[in-house]
Amino acid sequence: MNVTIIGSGYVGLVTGTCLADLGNHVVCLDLDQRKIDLLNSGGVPIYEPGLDALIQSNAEAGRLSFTTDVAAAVTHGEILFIAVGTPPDEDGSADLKHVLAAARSIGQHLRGFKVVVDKSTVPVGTGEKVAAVLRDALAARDLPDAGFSVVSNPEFLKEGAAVEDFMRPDRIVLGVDDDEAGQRALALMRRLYAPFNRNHERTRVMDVRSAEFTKYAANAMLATRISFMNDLANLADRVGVDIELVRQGIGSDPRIGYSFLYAGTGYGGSCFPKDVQALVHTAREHGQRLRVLEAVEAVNEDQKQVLVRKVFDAFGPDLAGRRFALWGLAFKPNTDDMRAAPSRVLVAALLRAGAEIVAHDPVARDEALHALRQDLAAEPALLERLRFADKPMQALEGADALVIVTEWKAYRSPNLAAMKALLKQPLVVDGRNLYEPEAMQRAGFRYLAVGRPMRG
Ligand SMILES: NC(=O)c1ccc[n+]([C@@H]2O[C@H](COP(=O)([O-])OP(=O)(O)OC[C@H]3O[C@@H](n4cnc5c(N)ncnc54)[C@H](O)[C@@H]3O)[C@@H](O)[C@H]2O)c1
Ligand SMILES: O=c1ccn([C@@H]2O[C@H](COP(=O)(O)OP(=O)(O)O[C@H]3O[C@H](CO)[C@@H](O)[C@H](O)[C@H]3O)[C@@H](O)[C@H]2O)c(=O)[nH]1
Repeated sequence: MNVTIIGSGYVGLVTGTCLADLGNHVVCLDLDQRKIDLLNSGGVPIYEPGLDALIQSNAEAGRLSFTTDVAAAVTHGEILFIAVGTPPDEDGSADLKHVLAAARSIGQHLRGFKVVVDKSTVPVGTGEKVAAVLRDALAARDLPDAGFSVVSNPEFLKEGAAVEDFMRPDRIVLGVDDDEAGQRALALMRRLYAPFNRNHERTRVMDVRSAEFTKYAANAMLATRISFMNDLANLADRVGVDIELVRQGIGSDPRIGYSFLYAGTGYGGSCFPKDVQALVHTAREHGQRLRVLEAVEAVNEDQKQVLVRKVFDAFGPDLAGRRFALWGLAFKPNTDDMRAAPSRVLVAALLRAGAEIVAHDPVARDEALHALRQDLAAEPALLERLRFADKPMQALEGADALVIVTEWKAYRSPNLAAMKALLKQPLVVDGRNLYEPEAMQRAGFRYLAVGRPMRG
């Protein structure tokens, strides 16, 4: 099938590339000329495992191309995916300006029947707004009868495992209108997704509004699990309980399950924080409060300070003359994404308290510097006390403590003796609970994890 992707970021690029790999002819459109030039010259603008090779092979096979030419892109696809960003507005609501601009672009060039798919995460009612924009644009071109149907097909991929998630979806949610155009769109979407899903066993067909809501409900549920565990972990620290044993203890109940119950430095990334806020905002717009989710968000904001608190407990609030090694900057492993990364909060707090930082991240260094320059735009001199190490162990040399923010695999089995020799004092503040407290104690470390107090 001919498919067009509007917006070639994390979701658009992965969606387009995977659909091309299944034999479709895919054109990826973006407004960002530099991004498209990079893609056309064989580069990949994001770090996502497995994506480079898949882009290269599909581009070489002639099934995947990149353009800034809106007219050509809209003409190409029988299915047009809108996969542009929906960042939070100042009041927490999802800003739909990119989605509606994409809809206008489609409306300016649309001919014949097209399926317009909202792949972006968008609040309830957006499908109707997109349809209205399309109708207006077509009326302005004197083509009021040109056909289209707007489908909601939210994306559930996780960064760092995006290709795998897209290729093996737990479910494919299709929100369609209950009219002839909607049913025609559904048939095309089913054909597109048939390779994942021969008997439609993974497809959940529903109305557009319910599909839009399902995406927020999924992220809200996962964020709730994380805040719940972070809250308990902080109590576990006080009452001498190991939250990891508790996680295993409760996870064995299939009604609870093991995943997304890891305590840490709070959830970050481009989705959970903004999607929880957006759902809370939707509720307020409708005269309701989502009190559980408001608490989820408040707990998360607080949890981003957990490492700062532990460092201050150990050294006091004046960190002048102290140096900290920091492992991991990206909001999670296997990505270079720094959006809402908890490391941003920690770095700013430590620098403001006078500390020096030597940071390591396998891939996010440039993105991190870019994000921190934005965060600290009013106090740029602070960044003079931030350096980067090429290797994790290099960061430790002469540091007063190691602080771990992101659980990259490379940090999981360090040489503890070498670590101890490099650090000025054997203190590890671990925001990801990577090590066994007893093993760290035996190796002579003071180990401050999240909800895993040292005994004795
Ligand atoms: N990142 C994720 O893991 C993830 C997963 C599921 C859903 N989502 C949702 O998918 C959407 C996209 O997220 P993302 O992380 O891929 O965003 P992103 O910022 O990485 O990419 C968006 C791209 O759209 C382009 N763009 C903006 N306006 C455009 C227009 N009018 N025409 C063409 N291109 C345009 C931008 O230049 C950018 O390259 C969001 O709604 C997000 O909530 C993201
Ligand atoms: O037990 C856990 C699991 C995750 N996290 C944190 O939660 C955040 C989000 O992690 P993850 O969900 O793995 O990454 P995302 O790429 O943000 O993916 C989420 O957001 C996407 C965008 O909507 C959805 O498509 C995915 O299904 C959803 O998992 C990260 O900061 C993680 O460190 C924890 O603290 N504890």
